[in-house]
Amino acid sequence: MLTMKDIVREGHPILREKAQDVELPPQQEDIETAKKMLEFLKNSQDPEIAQKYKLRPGIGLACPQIGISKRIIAVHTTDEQGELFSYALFNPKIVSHSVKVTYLEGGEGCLSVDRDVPGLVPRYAKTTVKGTTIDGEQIELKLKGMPAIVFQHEIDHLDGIMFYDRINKENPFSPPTAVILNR
Ligand SMILES: Cc1nc(NNC(=O)[C@H](CC2CCCC2)CN(O)CO)c(F)c(N2CCN3CCOC[C@@H]3C2)n1
Ligand code: NI
Repeated sequence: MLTMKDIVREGHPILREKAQDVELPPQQEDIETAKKMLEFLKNSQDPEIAQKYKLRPGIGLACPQIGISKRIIAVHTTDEQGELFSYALFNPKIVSHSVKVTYLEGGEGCLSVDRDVPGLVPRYAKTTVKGTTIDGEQIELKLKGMPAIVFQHEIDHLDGIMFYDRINKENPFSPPTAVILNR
């Protein structure tokens, strides 16, 4: 099982690399990796297991964070309606998104960042994500709320982007609004 010792911390160059697409249909090795990532998230949300193995709680994980530069993410979270979103996706891609932006009021954190970085992280309020599941099936997810935010945080990791790259440097707490570009 994955534990915190497997999580790469900021400063490691892999977190700033653009991860490689996974060959489809997914090979056994990549399927195993995806399953272990999802298992880590579930374990990290189980009070006993998290305490026993000193796991920081997580609702998302990106493959570069375990030292493998491949386009694999895992998400295990619930949305405002309490609906469970539990996915491991290969080659996830945001294919469309709202103009409207949103953000977590408490800002964001990262399992690869052992410090608090205050500030609001702008995220699209709604996104459509395409990807391939462990079963090799291409799916399209229409996301909003927390699931939309988590998928954006994870897909950023695949492109070497950390959450704090998106915080307004001048005023970290100015509520992000969509900039409507002038014609
Ligand atoms: C918001 C939150 N972030 C947690 N951690 N950070 C992460 O997941 C990082 C990814 C998230 C940071 C902001 C958006 C994505 C990991 N990232 O670095 C991967 O790239 C949580 F753990 C958490 N929850 C709420 C739900 N709770 C259910 C019961 O179990 C505990 C769990 C705690 N909410
Ligand atoms: Ni992260």
